[in-house]
Amino acid sequence: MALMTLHQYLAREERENSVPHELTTLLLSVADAAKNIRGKVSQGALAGVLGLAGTENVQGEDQKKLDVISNEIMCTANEPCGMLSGLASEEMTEVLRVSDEYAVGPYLILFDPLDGSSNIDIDAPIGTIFSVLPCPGGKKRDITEADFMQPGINQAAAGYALYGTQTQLVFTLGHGVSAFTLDPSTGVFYLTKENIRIAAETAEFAINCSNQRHWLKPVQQYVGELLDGKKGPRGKNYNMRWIACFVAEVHRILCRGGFFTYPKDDKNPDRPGKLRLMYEANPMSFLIEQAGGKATNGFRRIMEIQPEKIHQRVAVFLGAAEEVDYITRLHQESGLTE
Ligand SMILES: O=P(O)(O)OC[C@H]1O[C@](O)(COP(=O)(O)O)[C@@H](O)[C@@H]1O
Ligand SMILES: [Mg+2]
Ligand SMILES: [Mg+2]
Repeated sequence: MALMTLHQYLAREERENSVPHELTTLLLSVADAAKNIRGKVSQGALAGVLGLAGTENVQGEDQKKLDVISNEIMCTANEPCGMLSGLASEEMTEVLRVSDEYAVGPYLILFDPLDGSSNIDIDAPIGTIFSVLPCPGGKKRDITEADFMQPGINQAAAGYALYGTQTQLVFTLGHGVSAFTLDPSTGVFYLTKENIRIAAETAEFAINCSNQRHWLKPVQQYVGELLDGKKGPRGKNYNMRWIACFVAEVHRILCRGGFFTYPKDDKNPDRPGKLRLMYEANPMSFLIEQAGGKATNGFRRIMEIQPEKIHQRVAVFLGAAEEVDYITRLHQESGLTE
């Protein structure tokens, strides 16, 4: 049976789920950007894209050349598409208004152009994450950061591109999660999985254990219980994974279930977690919830958090519902507050 192309899938979404044409057009621009980034990633040293850029982003992190290049590609692919009024990125201090030379449209896009930066130079998985919000009041030229300050439940679409052994584009338009695989010989994305579901139970978790001494009490207790295995209170043996790329961790969970956390810790009290709410946690939470999983900050649903800053950080607990419920209960009963 012939596989459905991304174009055919989006046409079907317009017909059967009343997805606006503006949104499917934007998705095609994102897919083009992902293909372009994949091209650079595949060439690696041959294209001179490895190593540091010699600059810092707004979070004070060293930018890799590929962070900067991917950001450029995401902007140049999406800004002219006519479906946007503004763009925001991990790699841009301020939000970007669509230039006067291009038409404006009814959406705002936020992205982490290159996720898993520490994996770039070692040829391990990396990705691009995106979130699409409606532009308040419809399309406009004079957007500000305030227009982006919407909770994740407002997202019209969200997803990621994974540059791994295969290139996958995985997204939700609010009607379940679908995954597309790029045929590198033709540059066409084909639908390879639909209606992805995450089992409520799992025996696999992901956390960066090198931060253990900094974790708060509920996370210490939770991971301690998992490590106690069958003889502990959870009564089963758990396996652990850490890929150091949020996209790859979420992809694994969408493929075979599991639980992921990047918790808040006491290393830096000003930083409630490492991951960013608006272009990492919200889009991934939308995907996870659409697949039947859960996503909280330890106290409440991530997608209900009212953002205050474009680059704000958040603690993330996501994946199998049973694990997310358990760790969330440990937080809620701990006497700690957000
Ligand atoms: O350094 P650590 O603790 O392994 O961090 C890994 C985490 O940091 C990130 O790489 C942050 O993303 P960026 O590469 O976009 O900054 C996540 O993808 C990943 O979950
Ligand atoms: Mg990231
Ligand atoms: Mg990044």
